[in-house]
Amino acid sequence: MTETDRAFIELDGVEKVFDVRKKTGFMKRERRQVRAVDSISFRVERGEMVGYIGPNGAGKSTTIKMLTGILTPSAGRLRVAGIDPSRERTRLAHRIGVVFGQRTTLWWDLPLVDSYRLMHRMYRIPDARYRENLDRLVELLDLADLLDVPVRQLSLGQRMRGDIAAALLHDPEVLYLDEPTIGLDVVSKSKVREFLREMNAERGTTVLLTTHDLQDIEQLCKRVMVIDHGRMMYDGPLAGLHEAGEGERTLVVDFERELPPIDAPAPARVVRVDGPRQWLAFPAAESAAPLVARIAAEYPLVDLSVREPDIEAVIAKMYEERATA
Ligand SMILES: Nc1ncnc2c1ncn2[C@@H]1O[C@H](COP(=O)(O)OP(=O)(O)OP(=O)(O)O)[C@@H](O)[C@H]1O
Repeated sequence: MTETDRAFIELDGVEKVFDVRKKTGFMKRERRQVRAVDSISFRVERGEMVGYIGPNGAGKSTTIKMLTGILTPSAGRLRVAGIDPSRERTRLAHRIGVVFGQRTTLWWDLPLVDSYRLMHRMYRIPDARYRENLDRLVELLDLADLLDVPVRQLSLGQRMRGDIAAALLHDPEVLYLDEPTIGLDVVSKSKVREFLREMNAERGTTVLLTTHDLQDIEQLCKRVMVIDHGRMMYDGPLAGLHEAGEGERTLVVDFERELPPIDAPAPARVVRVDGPRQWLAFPAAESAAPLVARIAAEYPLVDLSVREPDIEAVIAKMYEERATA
């Protein structure tokens, strides 16, 4: 196996600049450049499942569009499976699968199975392989009863499972998922996540996952990349993200009765009071035990729980620290 084989996705100093013309008055237009992706470099190995996150407008979709060949980078080098996506978009299409949570690649008026038949022909999937893949995906994604239903009649969760199957019929080596659980209920979310985990473990499919649902990342990805204003802010293990943001944990305590905010030992502090319940923030790296012991000794404690910092709060803190650095 060569180096290129292992690093399945490779970006070196990739940039994308859009020319935007804005109407500023009668017959007057202002030209402006938007640097959507600003000198991004990363490598994704075969079989990795990586989260690609950041706030709205950070540059995530632009990156995915360059990886599929829809957009051409303004500068830098980009390869997927050794292929330059914008030069050989059709050849690459046979090796990648894409799922956009907010829009479907299925034919709206046709029964689900007809969309699959069309993809069979479009991707020129050999008959035996098509049948084998379809059977497997129908079973794993629980689609048997839905195959003859027109796509417009499917629920969002059913349609999403249908879309994931469509993206995988041609056995792609890499799957780009853009918000795959958006708008799904808890049961559908966990079905989709479970399927992705199994697919990655059994077939070694490389996955790049863009999402605003941080549970997707927590449950699926060991590695996460954070992008903001087109720049890479963090690339590493999920656990390290908490440290990078120096997140806080929260101790939620229930007292026998309503109390004024308790006098917590610093650096812990009360951040919220609601009836007999109080929320105390304390540094994530510290043990909760001394704090709990102290409160239990001094106050009429009934119950307590510790909440881990959520990644969104950690990322927000990272931004704050960068902005003030
Ligand atoms: N075709 C385009 N022409 C001009 N500007 C664009 C174009 N596409 C994206 N942009 C701009 O580039 C920046 C990055 O957009 P992008 O869609 O990649 O962000 P994103 O991280 O995917 O955001 P979201 O989470 O909202 O989908 C934004 O400022 C956006 O307005």
